Amino acid sequence: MAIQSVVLKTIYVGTFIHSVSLAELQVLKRSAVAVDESGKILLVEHPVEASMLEMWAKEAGTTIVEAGPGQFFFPGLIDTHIHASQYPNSGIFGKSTLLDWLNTYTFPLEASLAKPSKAKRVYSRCVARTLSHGTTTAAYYATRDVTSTNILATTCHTAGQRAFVGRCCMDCMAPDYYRDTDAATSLADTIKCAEFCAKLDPKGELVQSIITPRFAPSCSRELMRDLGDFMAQSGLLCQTHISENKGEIELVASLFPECKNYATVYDRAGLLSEKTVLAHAVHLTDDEIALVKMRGSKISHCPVSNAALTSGAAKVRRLLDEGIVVGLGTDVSGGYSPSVLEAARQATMTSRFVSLTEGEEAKLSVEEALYLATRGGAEVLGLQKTVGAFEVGMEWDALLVGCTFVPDEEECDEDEDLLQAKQAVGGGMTPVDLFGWENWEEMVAKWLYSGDDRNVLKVWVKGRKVHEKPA
Ligand SMILES: O=c1[nH]c(=O)c2nc[nH]c2[nH]1
Ligand SMILES: [Zn+2]
Repeated sequence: MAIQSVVLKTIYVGTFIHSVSLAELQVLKRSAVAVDESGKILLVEHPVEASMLEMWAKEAGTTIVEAGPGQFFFPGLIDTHIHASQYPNSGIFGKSTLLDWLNTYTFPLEASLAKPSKAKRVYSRCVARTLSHGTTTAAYYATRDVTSTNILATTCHTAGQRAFVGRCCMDCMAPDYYRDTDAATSLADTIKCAEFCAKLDPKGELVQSIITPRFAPSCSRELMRDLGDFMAQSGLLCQTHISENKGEIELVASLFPECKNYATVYDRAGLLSEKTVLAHAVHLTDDEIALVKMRGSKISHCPVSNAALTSGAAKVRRLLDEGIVVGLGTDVSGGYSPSVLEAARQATMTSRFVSLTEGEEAKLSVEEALYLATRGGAEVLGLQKTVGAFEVGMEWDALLVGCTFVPDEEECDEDEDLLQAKQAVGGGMTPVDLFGWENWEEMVAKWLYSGDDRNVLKVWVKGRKVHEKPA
């Protein structure tokens, strides 16, 4: 491509690390990624010549953003399952399990967000917090309230976060104070939210509506069928929960005796398709895995929540081996952390427990966990051509990650080096200490296992800077 003939807005220069396959991270050192006005990646130059950088630097209107020492660019993290409405309860779950947790902690908080001022306060904090952890795309559950759900959509749009925002449909088995009156009202309210998003972001470039039957126990057959029809007609994605907890599975069996398993309940309603995101999938049977695979539905693996609510350990390797697309979900506040990095870390830990019964191959590597956090999540949400890696034609959703350098006192001027290291990570200390002898693979592993938002120096979505770590 003749670089002079297109309008470059920003050239990012430094080391870029991204997944090229489930098992492989590619490290592009001394490289450049050129992004246009609309946030699209126009060029990936690897390695980049100094003369080319000099030429770009002279072009009017072009900004060069350089990664400093110990820093690298990484694709934005993708949270395929998070309840923004539960964000204030992060960490508050005691020893509860799913069904008592819903009644004790979750429904009262969600219901209280019908007050718009409270919804604004909670959602703006949740979106700011997830951005600060590097979540560039999130599939959100809001509440069953229309106004409050629309506040979440507006909050994401204003903050510049890529988001799918769903109104929680629930016309059954929920407390009187927090239940849709009937299936028709639930569908009508869902359509209102979809219309709101379509007005807010007509091309769905950043924020889209997502159809959200909460889970089978809280939806009537009629409601699920209506939502299945709406899904087919609107082309919107759908998200729900499946097979998270043994008690829940027994409840579903008793509520839907005509269905041979949980997945069939959704399938009969037309809710299982390649546009469906199923959270948890901890206890799927072989028949259900085969059905999910046949329908092309995707799975959001939520390891932090599965451990916190004692739900179990999903067998991710099995799902991947079947060719099912898997991404990661924080599942706040079943999950206590809004960080996708934490979900990736815990995915590797869970896989080690799974390996005790399923064999060594069950273990997920650093590369695989980070793939699930980026490309896997993108595919779960149908965005695999748009985000998840640094490729020409994709959009610039990215993080600048920085770690702390520990200077060698004998070799250098400590004050000078410390100053440089502090400047490099914007605000000094991070939880990842680098001694200078680590290779890139080791550095990424240290980031995965010890990193947090202090390592996230800058965040961009669609070319727009949406977060910068305070100095
Ligand atoms: O982890 C979960 N969080 C929820 O809010 C929920 N609702 C139904 N099933 C659920 N699982
Ligand atoms: Zn959930």
